[in-house]
Formats: sequence, C-alpha cells, structure tokens
Amino acid sequence: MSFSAPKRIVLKFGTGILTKVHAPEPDPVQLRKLMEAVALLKADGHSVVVVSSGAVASGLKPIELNERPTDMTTLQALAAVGQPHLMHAYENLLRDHGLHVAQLLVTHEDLENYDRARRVKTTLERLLEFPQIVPVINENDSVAIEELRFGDNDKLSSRVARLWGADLLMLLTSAPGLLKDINRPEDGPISHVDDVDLVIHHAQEEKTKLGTGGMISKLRAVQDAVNGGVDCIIASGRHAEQIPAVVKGGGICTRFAARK
Ligand SMILES: Nc1ncnc2c1ncn2[C@@H]1O[C@H](COP(=O)(O)OP(=O)(O)O)[C@@H](O)[C@H]1O
Ligand SMILES: N[C@@H](CCC(=O)OP(=O)(O)O)C(=O)O
Repeated sequence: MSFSAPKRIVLKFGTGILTKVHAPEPDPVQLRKLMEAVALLKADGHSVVVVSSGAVASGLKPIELNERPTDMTTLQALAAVGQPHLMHAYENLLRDHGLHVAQLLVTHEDLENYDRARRVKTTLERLLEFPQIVPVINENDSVAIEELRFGDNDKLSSRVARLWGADLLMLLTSAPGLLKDINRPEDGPISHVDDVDLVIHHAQEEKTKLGTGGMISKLRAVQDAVNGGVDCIIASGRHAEQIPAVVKGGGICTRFAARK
C-alpha cells in the first residue's frame, strides 16, 4: 500500500467540520483552513476534488433558525439557501490562492445512470484540465431526499472517487479517525485497518448535532471505495493543517488500503 504520492484525491468535508462547535453556522476559520489545505495539495501537484456537505447548516442563519429542523421540505429549502452561501465562501477563500470553485450538484440516481454518470465524469475531467479550478460536489438536495435522510455524502464521495478513478478518498470529519473506543477518545484512532468489514462494529450510531451520516455511514463508504480500488483515510477535518502530511503518510488518522 502506498500513500506517498497519490495524484487524484477526493476530500470529503462533513457538516461537523464546516460549522462552529457551539453555534449552528459555518465556521469561517475552518473554511479558510480547509481551503488552504486544498491549495497546498494542488501546489504539491495533486489533483483535488472536494465533496462538501454543509448546505443545510449554511442556510440556518439566513432563514433565522437556530437548529436543524427534521421535516424534509424545510431541509431542502435550507439547502437551497445555504448552498450558494457555501460556494460564495469557498470562492472568496480560494481566490487568495489564485484558485476558483466549480460547483457540481448530483444525486445518487445520476451516478447510477450510465450516461449521466459518464457526463459527470467527463465534466469533472475537463474541469481538472484547468489547474486553477477546484470542483466542489454536493448532493442536489432540492431534488433528492434520500441524501438528506441518510447523510449519504459519505457514499456520494466514494462513488465519485470510483467514477473518477481516484487514488485516495479522505473522509474529513470531527473525529480523529476510527476511534478504538468511542468512550475513551484519549486512546486515539486505529491507525491501519486491513479489512473494513471487521471494524464496522467499532462505529456507534452517535454523530454530531448537524451531521447526518455518522461513523457507520463513513465505514460503508470506505467499504465501497476500497472494493473499487481506492485507498481511504478517515481523519480530523478540525486539524486541516495536517492534511498534506497525512497524504504523505504521516499524521493522525485511520488508513484503509484498497483491495487490489
Ligand atoms: N468509533 C468511532 N470513532 C470515531 N467517531 C465515531 C465512532 N463511532 C461513532 N462516531 C461518531 O461519528 C461522528 C462523525 O460523524 P458525523 O457527525 O456524521 O460527521 P460528518 O458531519 O463529518 O459526516 C463522530 O463525531 C462521532 O460522534
Ligand atoms: N447535502 C447535505 C449534507 C448531507 C450529509 O451527508 O451530511 P454529513 O453527514 O455532514 O456529511 C448538506 O449539504 O447539508
């Protein structure tokens, strides 16, 4: 297994790392650090695609709600309001690095359909011919509800990684990796997992307040990605400054080797 020089990297940002710890709104410091990490990876010669959650959370403040509602129509409305806010923030931050954002909104149905998936792939590849462009993908929440219900941006990121033929999928979340024992975070994460099927039981249903997927959904996404030949890492997005080091093989995280 080699994590030393992956060229095609999918970074998945969960809601929990895009929002403030004590307020249901985007965290500008976090967004800046994450965009810095993207810029550093690109400067190192990697090709980077971002799968970003956070649309619903970004819509809460403009709609004047203090917490994530449960009804699907309001969640879809929130995503419609929050998505442009999020893209605007990314565009502003990337500009400091001479980069620009490209938005792709897709559903699982799109990726299950051969022709549409092929169009997504060719659009992505054309975008990546321009080194200054950072494609940012999210679920098209206003037309699909399974995503909002199950937090399937984890699954979406593994599907994108497979479709694109990524070398590495990094799921960046609020935890430092797959914790050995969620009740003893001081023990840290498992550093390497040889067989993801054997560690699903390590994940609890617990998740952050605004996140929807939780660790189980991440491990399922890892299963899908490693079966498709993509190496995976689960790491803390709250320590975005370590992302380049993690890509080089260091840092604190959980690594899963692709099935060859
Ligand atoms: N074994 C485990 N190791 C780490 N986190 C776990 C584990 N089991 C459950 N979790 C929970 O999963 C959460 C991450 O999922 P989630 O809140 O959905 O994040 P995101 O918004 O990044 O998708 C962690 O904050 C933690 O509460
Ligand atoms: N598409 C939704 C996110 C759904 C989702 O998967 O959220 P998360 O579990 O935080 O990755 C949004 O942008 O709010």
